[in-house]
Amino acid sequence: MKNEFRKICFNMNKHNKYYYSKKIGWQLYKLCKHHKNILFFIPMDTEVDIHWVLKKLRREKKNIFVPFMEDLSFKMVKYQLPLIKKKFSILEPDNKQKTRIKIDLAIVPIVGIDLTFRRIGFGKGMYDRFFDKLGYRPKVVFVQLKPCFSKNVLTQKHDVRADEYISFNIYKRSKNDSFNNFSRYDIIRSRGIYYRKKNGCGKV
Ligand SMILES: Nc1nc2c(c(=O)[nH]1)N(C=O)[C@@H](CNc1ccc(C(=O)N[C@@H](CCC(=O)O)C(=O)O)cc1)CN2
Ligand SMILES: Nc1ncnc2c1ncn2[C@@H]1O[C@H](COP(=O)(O)OP(=O)(O)OP(=O)(O)O)[C@@H](O)[C@H]1O
Repeated sequence: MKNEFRKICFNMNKHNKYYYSKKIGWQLYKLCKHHKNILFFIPMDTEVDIHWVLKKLRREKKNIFVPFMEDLSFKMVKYQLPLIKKKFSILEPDNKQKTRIKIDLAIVPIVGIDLTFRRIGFGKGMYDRFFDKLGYRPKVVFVQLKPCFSKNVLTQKHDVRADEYISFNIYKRSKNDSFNNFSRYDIIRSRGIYYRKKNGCGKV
């Protein structure tokens, strides 16, 4: 089930990436105004392109951290240039020094999300292990280029759960809600987005 859904999300068209990324990037930027120490990520080709947000926040003296892969998980290192291409073609800073600063916000890229607000990723459990080891829970915000959610429960308890979810024209808070209930406030401007009946894969 999980793998099938993952495939559906992967195969969604990625047209208009630049436009989508710009809009989502602004949402993320606004969100970061209230936070100082933030775990971000360096986007892969299939993800929201937020390089400009990273640079802008760094100029504004925020402490920005990104994943640095280590075995089956990753540590947090300070975001700084140059970036070097690593496993899975992921870019990472050269700096290998793990930070001791406590983050108050984590922006997490996802492949998909299910009814319980939990993450479907690449299937390696890296973010799950990372949050397990962290020992505290920052605010967790999932981000995705095009919405891809399942109306079924596909995840387990160990999967990372979001407090908020951001995608193109969608901003959703988890609270006690499930991902199934959309109010008109969640869909900021739904024109052009169509949700399939079975799985909620946004089509534009
Ligand atoms: N930008 C970004 N950085 C991240 C993650 C992420 O999801 N996004 N991670 C989150 O855990 C970690 C890296 N985890 C990964 C685990 C597996 C694959 C992987 O299997 N990649 C496939 C290609 C997938 C595709 O695009 O079709 C491969 O290279 O074969 C990639 C990343 C840490 N850094
Ligand atoms: N905290 C953990 N400690 C040990 N193993 C874990 C932990 N979290 C997840 N795993 C294992 O990692 C594997 C992948 O997990 P899962 O299928 O949930 O990945 P995913 O959430 O889809 O992808 P990812 O987190 O890599 O983006 C599973 O075999 C799972 O048992």
